[in-house]
Amino acid sequence: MEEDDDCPELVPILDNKGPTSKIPVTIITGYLGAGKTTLLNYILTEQHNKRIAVILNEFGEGSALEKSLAVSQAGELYEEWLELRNGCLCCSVKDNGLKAIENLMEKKGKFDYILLETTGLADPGAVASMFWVDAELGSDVYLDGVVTVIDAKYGMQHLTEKKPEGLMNEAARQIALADLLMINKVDLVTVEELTQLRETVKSINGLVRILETQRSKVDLSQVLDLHSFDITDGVRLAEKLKLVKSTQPHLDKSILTVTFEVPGSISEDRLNDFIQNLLWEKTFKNKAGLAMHVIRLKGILCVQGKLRRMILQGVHELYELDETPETWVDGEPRVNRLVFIGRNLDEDILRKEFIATVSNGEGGEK
Ligand SMILES: Nc1nc2c(ncn2[C@@H]2O[C@H](COP(=O)(O)OP(=O)(O)OP(=O)(O)O)[C@@H](O)[C@H]2O)c(=O)[nH]1
Ligand SMILES: [Zn+2]
Repeated sequence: MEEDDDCPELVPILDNKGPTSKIPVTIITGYLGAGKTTLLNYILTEQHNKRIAVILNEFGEGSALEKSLAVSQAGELYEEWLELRNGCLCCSVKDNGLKAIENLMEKKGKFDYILLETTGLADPGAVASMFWVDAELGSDVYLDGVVTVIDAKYGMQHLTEKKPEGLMNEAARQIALADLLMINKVDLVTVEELTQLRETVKSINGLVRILETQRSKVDLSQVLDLHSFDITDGVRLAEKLKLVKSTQPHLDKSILTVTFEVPGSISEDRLNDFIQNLLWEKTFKNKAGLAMHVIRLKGILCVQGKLRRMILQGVHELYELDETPETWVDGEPRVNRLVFIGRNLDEDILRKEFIATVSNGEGGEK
């Protein structure tokens, strides 16, 4: 530095706040009757500092194609009707939902937060992907996190429901995608039942934070502003990923979590090859010969030629690889840590495939 005075060093603010900042969207999902609407109502009545818009995707079969968009501010509710052409949120919210949000913002001023409740049978991954892509395209909103509400009493039953060959259990998929999981209606179960459900849920998603609730009552700071898809906070994610362990299946053909750490720095091109083979081509198979299917993916990586840690985020077939603000410190061991949640995953095979792909050619294993 040339100047040597008392001026404090300027630190760039990556998470820009202020009037132009983007609005977080939290997706609230969970099986039929788990307590999603109860959670929304709780948030709307408890939260008085934020202007919250709520999008509901509840509809009776083949009935109303109009959805209400409710906005609360200090207990006051405003409503706007959304016209959903085919009742399918992921196909129509893009044109209509975001449009309605914009219309409402024009009329009522900006919101601070958007909550979106999906139907009990929806794949939150499709909705999450949409908001994630949209943020990339310069939309006013960004995806903050997926909150899954699970029924303490019937959750286990939903998880063990047999699905026709090839179809994924929706309840399990909703858990796999969750950044925060609320086991609700704890008043209806015994301690043993609760423990069993908690263990099953953890066996699916080894990354998720679990809260136990009654009437969806929860400390809002634990639900909102999770920043689960942000690419800036590498330190927090690295610490979190270190604590994750691979899980064992509890249920037949279940979704589970696999994690591993591989030392060394890797080539970015080969890393992309690995991710694309896994997410797009689905070339990796487990011992039974079934293709691995990843639902959620996170990683902190050491990439050749990059001074900073790289962060990897993925949902279904979408992924994003980006630099964090944190540089690798001298003498610190260079490691790549990855966490995968999905179906037919095998830790040994996936690790071997990773090493084989990223170290194929020069460099690589020590
Ligand atoms: N006993 C008990 N009942 C609850 C609890 N939380 C919610 N309920 C009830 O469970 C029912 C379903 O709750 P909702 O909030 O409508 O569930 P939902 O997930 O929005 O349901 P769908 O939108 O139909 O999928 C309601 O009758 C709630 O009053 C709880 O903690 N304990
Ligand atoms: Zn759709």
